[in-house]
Amino acid sequence: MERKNRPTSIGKPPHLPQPTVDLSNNVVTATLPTGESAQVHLFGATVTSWKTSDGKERLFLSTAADLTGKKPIRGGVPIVFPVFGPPPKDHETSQLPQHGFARNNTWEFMGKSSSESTDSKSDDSVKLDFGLSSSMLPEDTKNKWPYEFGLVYSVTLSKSTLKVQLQVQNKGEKPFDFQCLFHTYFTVNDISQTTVSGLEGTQYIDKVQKAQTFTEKHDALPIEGETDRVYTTPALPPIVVKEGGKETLVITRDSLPDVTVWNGWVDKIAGMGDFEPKDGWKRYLCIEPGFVSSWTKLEAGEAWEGSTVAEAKL
Ligand SMILES: O=P(O)(O)OC[C@H]1O[C@H](O)[C@H](O)[C@@H](O)[C@@H]1O
Repeated sequence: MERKNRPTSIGKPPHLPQPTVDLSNNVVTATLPTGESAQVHLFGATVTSWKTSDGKERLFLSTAADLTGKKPIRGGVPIVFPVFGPPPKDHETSQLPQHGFARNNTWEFMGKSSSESTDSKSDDSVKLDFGLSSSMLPEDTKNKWPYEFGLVYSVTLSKSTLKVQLQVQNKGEKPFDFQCLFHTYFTVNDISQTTVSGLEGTQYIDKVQKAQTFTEKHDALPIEGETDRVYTTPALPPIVVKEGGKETLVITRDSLPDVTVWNGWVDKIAGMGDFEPKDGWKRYLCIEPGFVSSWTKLEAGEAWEGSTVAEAKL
């Protein structure tokens, strides 16, 4: 895959504070001069930490998450590709594991770039690029999904926002179908005080209720039990998370019409070996922008791009 190592400070006076980016032990850590930081494990290109300038951790990471590369990381932002959930039986992805292979293979770090706003005295964002292509997969996985692809995943840390973007390239000679999703675990202080707005009037499949389809009636949806819903929102409304009625997060999207809202609640989390602490269900909510309600077909040589931005309200 083509490398994109770009210089970070062309034409800038050397005294301006710069973002720092460090790669050690297969983890990339980026820190802005204003204190925001993000961490990305090369395994799965999983963002495992996003801290705002107030020091607050915005992503939930299980304390029992396996960080050794043996299984997908429980928490942060695992990437779902090329299939969401258990693969359908009669589909080209049927031999793949749940949520595909992007979250359980090691990506390469392709480099960083940064940008400065016109009135800023420092670089105020940094973009990290990661790549995964068919040639980097184990033979076994290649055989299960024999397509030539390239993924470029960009994580941009700015003041109060984290943007993630996935570009999918078909590098082969035959078309393929894919689904993708950013399986984002956000931290909340108290799930019983948390609501999700922006979904009113949209249709969802409720996986807790035998995959029946409903229309969302809540202006502000409370999370009051096991919740596992895939909303389809072609108009891409912003999704707003509130705690105690106060906005804490605003999530916007580009080319990602679906949003999964997931909290496993007491019993489901009790049964997950890599989810700790066991009362952690009170302090996380997955809001997962993606394109999973249908398949996206990529012809040979074509590329597709989707992104989402989470803005933390300080
Ligand atoms: O345990 P995992 O494979 O990471 O999946 C965790 C969860 O992911 C999504 O949110 C699905 O909608 C859920 O049904 C699933 O339980």
